[in-house]
Amino acid sequence: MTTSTNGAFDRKPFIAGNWKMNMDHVQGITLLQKLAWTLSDAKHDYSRVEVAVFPPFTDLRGVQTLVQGDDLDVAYGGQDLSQFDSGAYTGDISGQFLNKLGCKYVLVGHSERRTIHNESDDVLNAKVKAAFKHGVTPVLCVGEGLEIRQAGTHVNHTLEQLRAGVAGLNADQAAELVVAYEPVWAIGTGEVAGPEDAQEMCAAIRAELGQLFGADTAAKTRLLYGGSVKANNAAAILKERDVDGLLVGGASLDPAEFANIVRFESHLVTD
Ligand SMILES: O=C[C@H](O)COP(=O)(O)O
Repeated sequence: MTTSTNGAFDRKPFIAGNWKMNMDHVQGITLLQKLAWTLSDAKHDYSRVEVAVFPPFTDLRGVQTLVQGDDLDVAYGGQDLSQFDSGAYTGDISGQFLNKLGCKYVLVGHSERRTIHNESDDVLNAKVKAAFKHGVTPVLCVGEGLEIRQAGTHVNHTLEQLRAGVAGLNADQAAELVVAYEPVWAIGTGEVAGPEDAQEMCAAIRAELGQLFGADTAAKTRLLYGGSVKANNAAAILKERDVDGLLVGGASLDPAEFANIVRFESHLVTD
């Protein structure tokens, strides 16, 4: 059964763990095994809540082997991809390679790529298109820094990133796309945006997608929140109408904590 946290749309909740530059390929296998065991012990129903992990590139082959060998219902993806298909691009990874490794998703435009690697909106738009070209679903990350939040222009800023990232997509691609709203000031800081902040931005993103691609399409696009998510705040954020999932950083490195986030439904308090 496909479920939604809000019951209004047919969007399956999606909990994703971004390991960032943590976990070598041996540690990564152990982490994924522990996560799978914990979720299995808890009788997690993957048909109700989708689970994905984003390990470093060097872990992906091992993750693929484990997922296939143990028939795990966990999706996985790359943390970045090249805008190019192949060629003299030292250090880059093609979407084609990710597809070949069974990656279902790829992160595009994480704030750490935007700020540390200076990736521009044009490059990120090319990466979104490259992901679709190679059959990998992009998770486009958008969000504002602290100064922009304090200036009160966070919605405009984030929607500009969104518009640039989705330029040239068709409606089918926009429906398949996942967008992650990650306020930079809340990443790895312990500062979590309130559920109302997450809802404000996700509603604005959905409205903008509706303007660009039509309301029916926008109703299908899954929108995630990311930034200092833990098991004790996940359920409250996911109760919001336009928030369909979470992109979890630090807490995804602890299998018990991440499993608890995945099982957010068991923490939901009915009004
Ligand atoms: O990709 C994940 C986000 O950057 C959030 O990271 P965090 O949960 O460690 O704050």
